Amino acid sequence: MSEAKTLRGQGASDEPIIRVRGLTNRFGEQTIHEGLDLDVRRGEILGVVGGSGTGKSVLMRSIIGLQRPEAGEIEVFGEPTLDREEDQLKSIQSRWGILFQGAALFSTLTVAENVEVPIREYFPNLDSDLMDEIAGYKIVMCGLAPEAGEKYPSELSGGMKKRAGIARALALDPELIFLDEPTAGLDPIGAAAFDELIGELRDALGLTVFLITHDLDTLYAICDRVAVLADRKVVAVGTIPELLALDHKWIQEYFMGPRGRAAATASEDAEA
Ligand SMILES: Nc1ncnc2c1ncn2[C@@H]1O[C@H](COP(=O)(O)OP(=O)(O)OP(=O)(O)O)[C@@H](O)[C@H]1O
Repeated sequence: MSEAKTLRGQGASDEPIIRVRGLTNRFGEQTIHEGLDLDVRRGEILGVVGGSGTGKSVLMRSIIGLQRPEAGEIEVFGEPTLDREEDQLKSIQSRWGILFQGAALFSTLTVAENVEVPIREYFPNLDSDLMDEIAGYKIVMCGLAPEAGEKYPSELSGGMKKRAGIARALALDPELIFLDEPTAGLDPIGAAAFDELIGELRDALGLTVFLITHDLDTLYAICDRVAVLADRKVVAVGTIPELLALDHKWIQEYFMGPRGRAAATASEDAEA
């Protein structure tokens, strides 16, 4: 059994760390979500899948407060996130980290300076040596060499950029991280190594991970449960075997198509 598998699920509980109810998002005439419900359990890695344009990123943006929904309730850490005072929201936001698509590093800052951005925002008076120390620790924890801290994003490979992005997402020791297509653009070996890193970080730090992905290998390797977006809702959420038992056209095509079957076989081989 792979290391990611043996580590999987430790500490997961039924207590929702994210609770979404009746979420509705529209852009003009286009309805993206209508009455969407979702619970994310503390300690789990939840994969979020769905066809292109089904609103995975809009869902994540709604949860983190970058997209104002038309209707619905969102709670994170047991606290409502909509219609909060700025300082209340900021205090909730300090408890999660985000890796946007493509890592979204500041190109004019070094990796270490990028990791320090959230620290400076929340703790502007922290001693700069201590800030450097924290950044260096996060960088190494994410599998980069200590020297990577001095480099600029343009000097990094795609995989290194994602690791730097994770280091920045972990800067404030979050309980929860949001990852938007973290393995997109990585070669299969780099993607597998990145999956392993996410699994290890979850276990070492007790993180909850909200992970949008198109990568079937990632779902099999590290996700405890998978939420499927279709028809403007989360149509199903469960383990992959639970989803496979459902008579839903998109789910069957996604998991039982050639790529889905190849990922399942690779996962079985890894477990053997
Ligand atoms: N700010 C916006 N203004 C107008 N339309 C938007 C906006 N943001 C997203 N959309 C639309 O909402 C729909 C859902 O977008 P979203 O990025 O959430 O999809 P997705 O499921 O993440 O897709 P993909 O897998 O291709 O990344 C798309 O049709 C998109 O064009």
